[in-house]
Amino acid sequence: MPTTGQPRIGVFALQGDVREHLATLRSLGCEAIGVRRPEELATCDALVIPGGESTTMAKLARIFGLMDPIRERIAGGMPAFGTCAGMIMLADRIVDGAVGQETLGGLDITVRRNAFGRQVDSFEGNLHMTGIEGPVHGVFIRAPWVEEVGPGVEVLARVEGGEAAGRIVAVRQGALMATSFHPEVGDDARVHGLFVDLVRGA
Ligand SMILES: NC(=O)CC[C@H](N)C(=O)O
Repeated sequence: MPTTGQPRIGVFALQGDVREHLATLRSLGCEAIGVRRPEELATCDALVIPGGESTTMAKLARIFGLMDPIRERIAGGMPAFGTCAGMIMLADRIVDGAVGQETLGGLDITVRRNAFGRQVDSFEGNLHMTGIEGPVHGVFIRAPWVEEVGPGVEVLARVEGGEAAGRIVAVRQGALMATSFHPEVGDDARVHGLFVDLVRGA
């Protein structure tokens, strides 16, 4: 538990775009630390899982003994926010995952990995997100989309326009939140702000 008034938010730091998340969280006044060991996780009020490569993340989480401690914290109500590969890590089910690919789970969703296809595997576009006024610029890099959501899951954003229009790209379930895109890229901290509000309310 924090000793300051600000929440202490960990960023899973074994793989992925950790620095961008740390910088965005700090810009919001949070204490933010990279998490590589269970002892570091234990000092955090919440955890962000960055973008990167979900199969590598899962393997490293196993090797470094973080998989089960993070699962236990999530089961105990710790808020967590996953972006892109982080969304895959928080999903209960994957379509087109690697053989035997493990996730942390917690979110009652099915994600399709690399869902947007090879030709347009990276793109940017504006979308609207529940809880945020005005458009959010979404950066998608070999992103997953959410194929199915369970009854307790709130859809926060969908792709607007193009072939993938209507696809779910942001969700929330209790203290867990995930986006297919990378709000840590660029200087708009509003999506992280939504998560920090959730942490403060938890
Ligand atoms: N930008 C990203 O995080 C890409 C995710 C990656 N395609 C994966 O499966 O893990």
